[in-house]
Amino acid sequence: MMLPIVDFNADNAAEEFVKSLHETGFGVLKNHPLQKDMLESIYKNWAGFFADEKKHDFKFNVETQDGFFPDTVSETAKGADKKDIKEYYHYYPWGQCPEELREEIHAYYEQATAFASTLLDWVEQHSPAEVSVNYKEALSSMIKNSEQILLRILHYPPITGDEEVGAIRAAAHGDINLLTVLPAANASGLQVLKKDGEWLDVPGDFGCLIVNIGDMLQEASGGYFPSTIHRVINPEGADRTKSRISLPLFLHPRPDVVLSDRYTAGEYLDERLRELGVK
Ligand SMILES: O=C(O)CCC(=O)C(=O)O
Ligand SMILES: [Fe+2]
Repeated sequence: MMLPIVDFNADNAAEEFVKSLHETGFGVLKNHPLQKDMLESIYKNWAGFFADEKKHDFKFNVETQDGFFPDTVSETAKGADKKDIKEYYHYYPWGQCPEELREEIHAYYEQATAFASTLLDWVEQHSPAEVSVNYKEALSSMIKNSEQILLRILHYPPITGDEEVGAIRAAAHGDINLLTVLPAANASGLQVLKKDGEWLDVPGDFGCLIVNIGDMLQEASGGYFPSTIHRVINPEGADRTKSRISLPLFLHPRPDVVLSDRYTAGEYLDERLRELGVK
């Protein structure tokens, strides 16, 4: 398994991208339309947010899941026994947000969601007929007017040596949603699990966009699109003193969307959040 980098502007981009999603659960795009200077500015401004103790004024709301998740609560991946070494913020347009950061993060949220909708159309167009016949509605329509689409701003602090033995930045996990849209972070570390059990580095050049399948699209496609396990490993050497910021957008359908004969999106999410210990 390899992760090919697909040029968003190439004639066969959609086909190649969806082929990569089917074969690996991941697709990597270059020359995508999400602006680099905007991303750089978001990374810088949110590094400032995480460095300021005022972040605790925005502590997450357990019922609605918006706001700041400190490292003392942050997730323990399904099946893992150590907490991840990370803190993060969940941005929803209806949720809490520091006023000085709202305009920029909201603009990104809107752009990235619109772009993601195009990617869902690509997935739909290039799904084999025997797969797409089981989609209960168009994939891009599943996220239309969804209030559950989640933009997560993640901060992985520098490694101090006081971490629990065996803890890593993000333990091996699959994402819950339909698709995740992840601009390359400001540092490496993301890896995907190959079918042979080996870990593979995800291309992390700034300017690449990484897209991966989540469990809900795996469910809706009857497994044709695999939700591939991934993780973020700790840096080595001089990079241990650097923090890492990343910005995944998790495409969550409206709760009433029927994913399969077994689940609506709402039922599916509830079950998974309980397993993560955050609900
Ligand atoms: O930080 C990253 O690069 C990936 C984060 C991730 O996989 C997640 O939050 O689900
Ligand atoms: Fe993930």
